[in-house]
Parts: sequence; C-alpha cells; structure tokens
Amino acid sequence: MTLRYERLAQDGVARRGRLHTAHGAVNTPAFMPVGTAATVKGMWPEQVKATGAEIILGNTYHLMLRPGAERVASLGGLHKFMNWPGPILTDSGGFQVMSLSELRKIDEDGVTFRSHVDGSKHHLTPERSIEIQHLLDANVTMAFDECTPFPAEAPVAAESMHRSMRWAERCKAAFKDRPGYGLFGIVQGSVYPELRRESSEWLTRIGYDGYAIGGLAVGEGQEMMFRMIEATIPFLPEDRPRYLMGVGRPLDIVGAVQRGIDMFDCVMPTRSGRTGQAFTRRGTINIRNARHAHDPRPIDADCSCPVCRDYARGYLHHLFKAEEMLGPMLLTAHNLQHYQTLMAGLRGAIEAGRLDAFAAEVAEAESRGDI
Ligand SMILES: O=c1[nH]cnc2cc3nc(NCc4cccs4)[nH]c3cc12
Ligand SMILES: [Zn+2]
Repeated sequence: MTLRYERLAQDGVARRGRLHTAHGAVNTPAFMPVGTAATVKGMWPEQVKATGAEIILGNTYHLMLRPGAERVASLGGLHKFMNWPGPILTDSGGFQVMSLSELRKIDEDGVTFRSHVDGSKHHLTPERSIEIQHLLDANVTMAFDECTPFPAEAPVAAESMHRSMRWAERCKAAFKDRPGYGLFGIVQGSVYPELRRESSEWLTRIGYDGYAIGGLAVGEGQEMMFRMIEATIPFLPEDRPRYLMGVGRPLDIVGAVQRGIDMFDCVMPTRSGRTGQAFTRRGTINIRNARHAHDPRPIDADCSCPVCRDYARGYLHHLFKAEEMLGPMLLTAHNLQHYQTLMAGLRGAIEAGRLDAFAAEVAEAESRGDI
C-alpha cells in the first residue's frame, strides 16, 4: 500500500477521509474536475485550486494522441507540463477509446483503434496504458478496463467483466509501485449484483490502493446506479478509497456518498458551464434564457465564488449571447466552486454525524426551484 488513506469520521457507511499522495493530500469525499487535454477547460490552474479542488483528472486517451505520453514526460510530466502541483488521477483510456474513436477492435490483448484527431492507428493494451500513465506521472493510475456497454445480457456482462479482471491482473503486474503513487482497480458487472460481487472479490484478492466502480452512469438511471453501489460496497475493503467513475449531478453525488463512495469525477460542471448551464442550490438555470437578460442578481446569492460576488446574471446572459469567451470561463469557475462547496458540505456533515439531514436539505432546496 503506497497510497495512504486515513478514515477521519464515519456516518453510517459514509466516510470522511484523506488520501495522501506524493503531490499532496486529498480530503474525501472529493470531486475531481476533469482536465482532459492537460487543462481544465477555460481555467488557469490557480483558479482551479481556488475553487477548493485538490485533485484533477487527466485523460490517457487524449494525451497519448496529442501531444503524446513521451512528449509530456520530456517536458517534466503532467504536473510540470500543465503547472498543476497537486495530485493528479489519470484514467486508463479504454472508456474513451470506445466512446470517441472510430474503427476500434477489442480482443484479449487490448484495443486497436484510429485516432479521432488524425485517423492514425493505435493499439492500447493494459501494459501500454500503465506505461503511459507512468510517463504522465499520475499519482493515481487507473486499471485498463472495458466499460461493459449498457444494456447487456448477464452472460455478455460476465464475459466482459472477466476480461476486465484479467486485464486488471496484467495492470497490477505492470504497475511500478512508488511511495505517494497508487493503482486503482475498477469493478465491472453491469447491473447484475452477483457479477458485481464476483468482480469486487476478484479485485480485492489482487489488492489495489483504491477501488473504482465502473460500468455505471451509462444510462442505467439513478435508482439502478444506487442499487449497484449497494451491491458492490460490502465486498470492497473498508480501509481503501472508493471512486465512482463519471458521476455526476449533485443529487447523484449526495446519494453515492451516503452509500460509501469517496471520490467522483464528472464533466457536468465544466461541459455544461460552457453551454450556459449554471448550478445553484435550487437547481440549474440556463443563463441564455431571455428571463435573465435584465436580472441584476448573481447566479446564486448563497455562492461565495468571485463570479457571484462581482457579476450579474444580466451580464453573463450578454456574454453568452455575444459568444464572448469570458462567458464560458465565468460559468465554469462558478460551477466548479458549486461542486466543491457541495463536497465541503458533505465532509462537514459526515464529521457532524448529520449526513442524512444534509442530504435532505440539498434535495429540498433543489426541488424548491423558483430560480
Ligand atoms: O467503467 C468505466 N471504466 C472506465 N472509465 C469510465 C468512465 C465513465 N464515465 C461514465 N459516465 C460519464 C460519462 C461521460 C461521457 C459519457 S458517459 N461512466 C463511466 C464508466 C467507466
Ligand atoms: Zn458562484
């Protein structure tokens, strides 16, 4: 175990903890802003840090295609390259190959695909994915897996999960252990509790620094997602962090924390911010809507971010209508702060033993609407 995780408080199955990496500590439950091509789009690193984010996510698929893992390594690794001195988690590339590239082929050895950037041919294997993440100098390396397409019949889901588990063993063998660096396994099994249990026990036997729950947030819906988390958590080690990949909206995160999840990543706050969607305690608004054109109020009166301090909805509306680049920049900064404020609230609620009350307050505020 080279990535120390300490549990500081517990409220039911929910945990408040801290993950110690070579580039600093991560307070959990934590939300990781997505920094796909070595940038959190539209944000200077200092601004990302100012939102409260302590760890960001980088995408292996994008960086291996452009500028290339060896190039990032020659320029000092991802921390130096993008001027983010804090912890970095990189995903392993498999999910993005399947969702972004053309002409891809999966076999026991790995995936063959053509780049969506220039059509060049690539072959990604568990071993190469681990090597790329090492070249990037990721503090948390993700195992190379196959996110089982949804929906899938049980036999298909079992075959897919078994392949991911064989790949997980190859990743563990290829990973170079270093203090402050770690490897996370990824649980698969689609929407079948017995497959989720089999996958969790298989990964636990191999032993990882943390355990991600994959194969979810792929259209199964919130209720099924929560059921699969409940079917998985009991079979994962309690002394290691759990990471729910690709999640999610605020209420998804709250419910997942209540069920024992410690880490999250999602493009929602950044991608939707660029389209004009702003998160508030009372749900989301689209700033492009004409009703905001003359509104002098901030996005969210309860938000402490620089955007809500200094800018009116009417100004943000104008920026988006005029397609000014400052619009997406300001909304991204606000949305990331909104998510970090939620995470700080969850950590505090667990420490105070009032997580269920906090969850009810978040849900009630969101349902109130009228924003
Ligand atoms: O099993 C997985 N393995 C490795 N990466 C993932 C990323 C994931 N992201 C989502 N949902 C968020 C989405 C992002 C884009 C399309 S869906 N679900 C995910 C599942 C996996
Ligand atoms: Zn704000």
